[in-house]
Amino acid sequence: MLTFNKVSFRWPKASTYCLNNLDLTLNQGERVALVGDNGAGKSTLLRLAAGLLKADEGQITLNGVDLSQLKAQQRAMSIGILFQEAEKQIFHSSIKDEIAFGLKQRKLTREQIDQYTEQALILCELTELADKHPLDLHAGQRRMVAVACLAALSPPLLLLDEPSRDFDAHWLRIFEKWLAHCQQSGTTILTISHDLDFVARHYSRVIHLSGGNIINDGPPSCVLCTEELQEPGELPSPTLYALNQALSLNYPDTPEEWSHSWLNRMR
Ligand SMILES: Nc1ncnc2c1ncn2[C@@H]1O[C@H](COP(=O)(O)OP(=O)(O)OP(=O)(O)O)[C@@H](O)[C@H]1O
Repeated sequence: MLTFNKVSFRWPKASTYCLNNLDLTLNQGERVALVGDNGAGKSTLLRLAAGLLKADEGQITLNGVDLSQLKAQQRAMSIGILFQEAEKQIFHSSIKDEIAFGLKQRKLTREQIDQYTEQALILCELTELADKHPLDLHAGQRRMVAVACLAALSPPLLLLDEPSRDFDAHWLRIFEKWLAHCQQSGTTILTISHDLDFVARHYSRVIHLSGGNIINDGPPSCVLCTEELQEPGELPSPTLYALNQALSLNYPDTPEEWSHSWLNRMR
């Protein structure tokens, strides 16, 4: 679905490339997490994938079409983005209007706009807040408004930058419910995250970016407990894998597999 073919990118005035000759393919319906140290180039990669930046070298394609050839409106039909500072992508004075805005750009009927807005409000558990001004909400709720805008549009490709940031346990549960809904409907998801427990819970493939290069790409059980990610200053091991290491268990990916392994060992 999304392909980076030998992509390099250098920020203006920077002496070195931020991304180097990068090859990457995301297949339809894949859930991919992008991890790595601060400054590794994750957000830059996401912006390139969104078509907000242009590669200096190489080519990025979306369903076989060169991304740079697509107009902004065509990209918006296919790609939904959640920025790290999601509140900066909110412009309207009520949550309802904010959600309806993207739908209006698609020239849907009034009934369709109302229907999809209501469905997104329900899915994101924002119905009671629908008439509130987004600035009257706390950070987690505001982030959920940005999520609801994506939920209403249901784009086939989601690019999420640190999505679990700002959520307390209540809103994280709602967000994860939406994410599971997207996974079930075959949405392709590329997510940047420093929260490795969140990554271990939801992603089937993890890419470790370091200094603008992919240094690891595979299932979470192979990538999340590598030495490179465990170096001081890097991201801490997710709880499940840390527990595996401490107890010398193999590396099951889910709590269910973990308890099965643990029970087997106790026998
Ligand atoms: N707008 C910009 N102008 C110039 N340089 C930038 C810009 N944005 C990022 N950079 C540089 O590009 C490099 C990669 O930054 P990027 O934000 O992509 O990393 P990241 O892996 O997303 O980091 P973080 O986890 O801290 O968000 C860094 O050296 C950063 O200073």
